[in-house]
Amino acid sequence: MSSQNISIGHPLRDPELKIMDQVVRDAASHAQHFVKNPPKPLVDWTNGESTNDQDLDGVYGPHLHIDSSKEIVSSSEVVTIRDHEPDSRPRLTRKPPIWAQSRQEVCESFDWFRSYQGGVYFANDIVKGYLLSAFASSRDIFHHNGRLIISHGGGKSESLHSRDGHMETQMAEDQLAQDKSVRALLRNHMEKRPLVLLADDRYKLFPYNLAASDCTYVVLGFYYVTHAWAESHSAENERGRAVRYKFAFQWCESQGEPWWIKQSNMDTDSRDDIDARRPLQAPASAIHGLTAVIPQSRSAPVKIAALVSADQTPTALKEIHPKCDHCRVQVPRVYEQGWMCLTPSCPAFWTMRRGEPPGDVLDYTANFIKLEPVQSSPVNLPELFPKPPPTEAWDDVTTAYTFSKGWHCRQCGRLSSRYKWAHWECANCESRVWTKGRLRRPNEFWTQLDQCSNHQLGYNSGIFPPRSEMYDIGGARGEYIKYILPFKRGRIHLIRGNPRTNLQADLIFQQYQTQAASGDLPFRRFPLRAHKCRGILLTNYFSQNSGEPYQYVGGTDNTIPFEEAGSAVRGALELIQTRAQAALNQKPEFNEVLSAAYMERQRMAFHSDSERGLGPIVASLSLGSAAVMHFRVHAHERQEGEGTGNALTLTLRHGDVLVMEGAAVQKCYEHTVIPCNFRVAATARLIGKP
Ligand SMILES: O=C(O)CCC(=O)C(=O)O
Repeated sequence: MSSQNISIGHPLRDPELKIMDQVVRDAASHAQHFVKNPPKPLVDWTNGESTNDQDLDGVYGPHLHIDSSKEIVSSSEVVTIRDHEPDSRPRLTRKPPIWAQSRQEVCESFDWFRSYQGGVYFANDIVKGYLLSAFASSRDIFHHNGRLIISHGGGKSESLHSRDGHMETQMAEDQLAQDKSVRALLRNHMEKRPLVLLADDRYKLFPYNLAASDCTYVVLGFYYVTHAWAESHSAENERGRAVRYKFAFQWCESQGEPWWIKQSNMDTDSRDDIDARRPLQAPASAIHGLTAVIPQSRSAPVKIAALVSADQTPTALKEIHPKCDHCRVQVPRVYEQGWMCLTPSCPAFWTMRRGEPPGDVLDYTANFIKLEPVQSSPVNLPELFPKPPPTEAWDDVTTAYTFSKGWHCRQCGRLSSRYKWAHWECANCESRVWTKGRLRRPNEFWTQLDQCSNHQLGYNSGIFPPRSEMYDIGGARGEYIKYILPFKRGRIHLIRGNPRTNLQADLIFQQYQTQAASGDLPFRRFPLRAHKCRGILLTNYFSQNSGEPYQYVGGTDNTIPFEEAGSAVRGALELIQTRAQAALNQKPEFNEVLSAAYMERQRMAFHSDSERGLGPIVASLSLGSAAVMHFRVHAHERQEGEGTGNALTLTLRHGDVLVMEGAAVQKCYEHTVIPCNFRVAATARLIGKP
């Protein structure tokens, strides 16, 4: 297509002068236009569609995945104190039934634990999973070969944080029975609900060296909370003490023998190597969700002032346990050194009968750490093992949320994220599961168009309300909107597609789907450079880079030349170039295309395209589902009086081309894209050759 038959708005003679002219001249008509056509509210479709992944936003966070020219350190990255002593524990000789190398793999594949940062995963006030990790306190135990585990949980411990480049200690605070995770653990205890214990390689009480076995996380199995009580611990805070809750977890016997005990029985086997292909067999009950038997508490649940009244303590137990003279609450004797009141609100808390505090060295009574006898009537134990991933869907749509989740490899026990578009693949043994879906047509997403307007300008954004003009490309007419950013920060152009101009976009959308499904276009999720999560954290979308290497997605290793990229990428580049030329009135040069594919609920977090050597024009084509794109000013670029929220929110629809013009757009703003559903985007840039 030649440049003669392209025109958008008025050609610019001197771009900067022209902008100012136009702003003044058109102010009145802009205002009139918006009074007549008030924008409909923009909908962020992902609102209320929580993935139920606890604290995921904090993990991806802002500023975390762009600008490879600088070393990025999150301002609030939590750094865990590491124990550097040599680890003499043996390696595992078999892989555990369920294990992973990153927190993301666990959270995306194992429904019993989806907390990216905390150690307790709960939903509706019930704990589903509990992670045993570093900071074991002196009285935490792994007893009876791990059939009884005592751990202090629920957060608020002392921790080291990196803030603005400096390490600082966050003081330990008192835990309260009402704290969310403590409250949920207490509820599991009182309702006798099983939960799943996991351990990571920092949990020093586990008998095997997990790090040396390449397992960062292992799933132990189902446990009941058989005791819960509060203690006073010495702590690095002003009082020198903090209230901490402790929980005793007992193995659910119907799961059979714990896998690490089986492992130790096999340790006579002198093989040195870990057999990656043969995980230990999980007990049948754990796999099939058969029946379990609940341990009967010989000891009464400790009264937690706000949650349990003394009257709830079974009568038989009142005789067994002593009562506190002050609060009249019955509690078992936990430590050999003497009976203590364990009610934090009582003046006698953590004192012995004569009112004296116990020392720091305490030993559990043999009676307290005996395994509880199990109840005779069995109850159903839920399914522990993740279901195999779905290979088909009733509507043949294989980009729904469930297809983006991770999976559990039955061959080697590894949990893996879905990191390849074309299929699930085990990150350890490379086993694969294929899925077959149908191509999606652009008109399936048309109904989304009613939900939103073109744009929304943020409070005090300084962006002047734009005027919508018509473009004419090769006889096809469409709408074109130009946003002039304040303080000479550049311009953003939205060139809207429509059914009359979208034939090429429709074809490219189809080609992308075919080539991604066959693996010809190797879409995958790449590791982020900086984040707050243990292990690798993959992007929350799939991508593929063509042309020049783009460091942001792995550089040379993950880039294919345009000649090998296939018709979808080349077609997208051509369409972007034609439309962008119409907007800019000059032919932009591009030598790189990053194609991004989003399954349902995936998104691209806030970032700027500010990699070193990047040209000033970045342009993208949207295909498939609509998406919301937010721009906000970098905090360090914010001018006095300028708003702190989103400065500009756009709706990107199928066939739209968005052009960001000027290096200052990237320097001063960051952007995020939140698709409503399955979507593909191709973003073209000019990358300077070193
Ligand atoms: O339109 C999209 O999906 C996101 C494009 C983008 O922000 C990028 O590639 O940097």
